[in-house]
Amino acid sequence: MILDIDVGNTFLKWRCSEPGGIAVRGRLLTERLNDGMPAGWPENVDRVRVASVAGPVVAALISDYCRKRWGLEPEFARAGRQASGVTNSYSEPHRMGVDRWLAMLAAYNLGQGGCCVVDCGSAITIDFVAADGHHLGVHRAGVAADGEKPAGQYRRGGRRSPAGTVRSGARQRYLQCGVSWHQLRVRRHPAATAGAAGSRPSLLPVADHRRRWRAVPASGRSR
Ligand SMILES: Nc1ncnc2c1ncn2[C@@H]1O[C@H](COP(=O)(O)OP(=O)(O)OP(=O)(O)O)[C@@H](O)[C@H]1O
Ligand SMILES: CC(C)(CO)[C@@H](O)C(=O)NCCC(=O)O
Repeated sequence: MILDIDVGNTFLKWRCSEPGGIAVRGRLLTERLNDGMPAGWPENVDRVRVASVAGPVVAALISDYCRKRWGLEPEFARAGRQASGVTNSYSEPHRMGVDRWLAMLAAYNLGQGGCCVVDCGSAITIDFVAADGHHLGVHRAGVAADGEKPAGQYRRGGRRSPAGTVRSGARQRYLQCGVSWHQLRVRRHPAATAGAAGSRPSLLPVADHRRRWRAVPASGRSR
């Protein structure tokens, strides 16, 4: 049985899969990890794979638990310079949230080409990957987490984290509201600035592009 864990800023999501498919799944608030790991994790786990943006304290909690309960080391995914056809645009690739990175790898390969990954969690991020696999940039929209703050206002700090976790400056910036489509930051790739001088990058979501886009939901079914 493989246990997959996705630790976000708000929720930890998990699933256990075996050759026949997903056997069991669940989620709990990340801040509740201080009280213990999810009750539903089974005995017969052979492998644990983790994608976490929750920082080193949460990583240590998960590692300790896996060693004690199953005598195994969990495998933590990391963002890299290049994988599965996608090239990271960050000069320090490991600084990209691994949730964004894995979502881009999945979307690029599921959609077989250029894609735009919209992730609406605690933060809202929209990543663009060109047809040749280069990550072109991210649109960072803010949080309307729990409906507390309308878009356009700033949210600084506020959300509780498991004791001792450190929120990176980058994540704090994501957790601020007020970025519009026209502030899309397209990074470091010639394709992003191609076109007539002064014109907007060709990936901006103008109507022409919208008509050609196809949605590939996170469940993997395309429509
Ligand atoms: N179906 C839904 N409809 C509306 N809001 C939702 C829904 N599901 C989750 N949310 C909200 O999204 C946020 C958390 O979602 P999610 O678990 O995807 O984020 P996360 O992975 O913890 O965060 P991040 O990936 O940004 O670190 C919470 O504010 C929650 O209230
Ligand atoms: C942007 C979030 C919070 C989205 O979950 C996460 O991917 C994260 O903490 N990223 C680190 C900073 C970055 O991706 O640039």
